[in-house]
Order: sequence, then structure tokens, then C-alpha cells
Amino acid sequence: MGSDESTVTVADGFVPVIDLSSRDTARGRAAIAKAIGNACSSSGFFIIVGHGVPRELIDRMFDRTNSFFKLPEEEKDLIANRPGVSGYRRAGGTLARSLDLQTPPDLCETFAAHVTGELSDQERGQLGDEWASWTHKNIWPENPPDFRSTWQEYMRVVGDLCADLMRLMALALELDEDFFEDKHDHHGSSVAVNYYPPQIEPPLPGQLRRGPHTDFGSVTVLHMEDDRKGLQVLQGTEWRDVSAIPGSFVVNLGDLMALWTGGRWVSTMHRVVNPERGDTTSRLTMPYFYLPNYDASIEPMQPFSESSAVDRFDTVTVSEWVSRKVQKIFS
Ligand SMILES: O=C(O)CCC(=O)C(=O)O
Ligand SMILES: [Fe+2]
Repeated sequence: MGSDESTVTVADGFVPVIDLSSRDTARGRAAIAKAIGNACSSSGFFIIVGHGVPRELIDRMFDRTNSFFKLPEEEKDLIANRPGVSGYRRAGGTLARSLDLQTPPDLCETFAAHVTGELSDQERGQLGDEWASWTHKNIWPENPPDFRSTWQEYMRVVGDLCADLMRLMALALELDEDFFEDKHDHHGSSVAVNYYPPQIEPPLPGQLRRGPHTDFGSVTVLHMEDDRKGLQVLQGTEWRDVSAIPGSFVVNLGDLMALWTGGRWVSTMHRVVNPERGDTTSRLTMPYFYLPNYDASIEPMQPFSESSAVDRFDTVTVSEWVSRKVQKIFS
């Protein structure tokens, strides 16, 4: 069967579902790029199926990570770290503060690791200053025993998927496929899992599992638990639920793609709402934040140099931009 835009878009809407399974043919890539381009200029969010990341790996990653969060607090605290860096955090910060919105802390724990956190001390030392989260060594729990190897495999496989998504996005913008490559050839991406514990006590007024924010890298590839709702995306003035499809990922653009494209593409506000009172389930989501090279410039790119998004950026490099955001989230 030939691939065209209507066959790769398996469900249309504000957050369409796009099937990537024909991405190894030129015709398939062209159709997928078109579908991605439509989503990126309207919502900046889409769901991918047929992405090629083995279900077994996603399930293993979910299982080992969830098991870690179910350990007693004292054991998790053994790998606690300072804000934004690799390791465990009992309080995962306040994402709304990245946009200077003052809200109570998010009802969320986190565990994070950076792809650069596996490099040698010397290599990491060359990637930026002390504050920069990607210059720190990863910290790993001892339990479950295959936690680290599973995370390493997941970071590698989802990182490769992100690199191909960037090539498809370049195609969608009618650029060479490798247009974004030199901005990501020593990227400091991270996986920063959100664990939303059971809500026994009622939240404070204005307190959410994750407050409203935009992501600040290039793209985010998020895996969510199939049957646990919560993610909402802002469409105009309305919050829209994003439902999870088993084995899929939600992909969304971060601020840097909006900036690089001079505002032609959008980085959309989203949040995670609380479960109904009486629903005491936990929820775990696994975002892979594809971040460009720390020293990449954040100027709008040619041919998009007339930028309406430029006002939102008062820093020069990815390193300054990301460090400033992280400091706000944990302030
Ligand atoms: O947990 C979710 O569904 C989304 C979390 C999120 O937006 C984030 O971590 O940036
Ligand atoms: Fe987000």
C-alpha cells in the first residue's frame, strides 16, 4: 500500500495520531513529514505509533522505574541529588515557575539521568559550568539491579528516534534532512521520569500534578501509562485531554523549535491535572527531553529569521537558556 498523508495520519484532531511505520521509504517519509508539519504548526503535539521502539523495552523501562519509586523513602533518598541534576528528587519542582507563574509545588517526584552523565569526568567538564545539569555524573539506584542498563538502553533507542524525528521535521520545513544535525551532535538530553504519588490529602488551591508550562528543548518524546489520564494541552483558552494509546509516545515541540522556526511552529502550554478525589492511583510518565548541544546558539535559523517568538528569549546559548529554566523550576 502506498503511503500518503491520509494513511499515515491514523486519527486526526488537535493532537493527531501519526503512524511512522513507513519512515524507511522516501515516499513514506514525505507523507509523514507532511503530517508532522501540520501538527507542528497548529498544536505542536502529536502521538506516534509504528515508531519502532520495542514494546518490551518500554514495558521494562516502565516496570524497573516504577519499582524504584515504590521503594521506601529512605532507600530512594540514598540517591537524592540537588535540583535539576541526575538522581532522585522527592519534590520535582514547580514547572509553572519556569514561566514565572507562582503556584504551590507540583505533586510529583522525579528521577533523572542525562545522556552525557555516562561520559568521563574529563569529557563532562568540557560541557559547561557547574550549574549545568548535563555536566554531572549520573547517579543510579542499586535496586532494581538492571535499572541502569535498562535506562541506558532506553536513552540510546529513544535518542535515535528523536534524531530521526528531527530529520523528518527538517523535511517538513522543506530543509535538508540533516539541517538540525549539527545542533545535536553532542546533545545533553535527559530522561526525567515523573512519578505522581497517590493523592491521599487534598491538593492545595492551585496545586497540580504538573503546573502549566512549555517544554524548553527541541522535542519531547513522552511515554504515559495507558489508562491514567491527566495530561492536558491548551487549545486557545480550553484545556484538551490527551489520551494515551498503548505502546505510543506523545511528541511535543519545545521552545527551541518554536524559536528556531521564527514562530512558524509552536511550543504549546500543557499541564497534568489531579485525579478525582477518592482516586488514589499513582501515575508514572517517562519524558525523553531531546536538548540541543549546550553551546548551540538560539537565534532563529535561516530561512526563518523574521521571528515573532524572539521576545521570549533573553539568553544566547542553549546552556544559559536551559540553566535559567531549571533554576526557576526549583526556586
Ligand atoms: O506527565 C505528563 O503527562 C507530562 C509531564 C510533562 O509535561 C513534563 O514532564 O514536562
Ligand atoms: Fe512538559
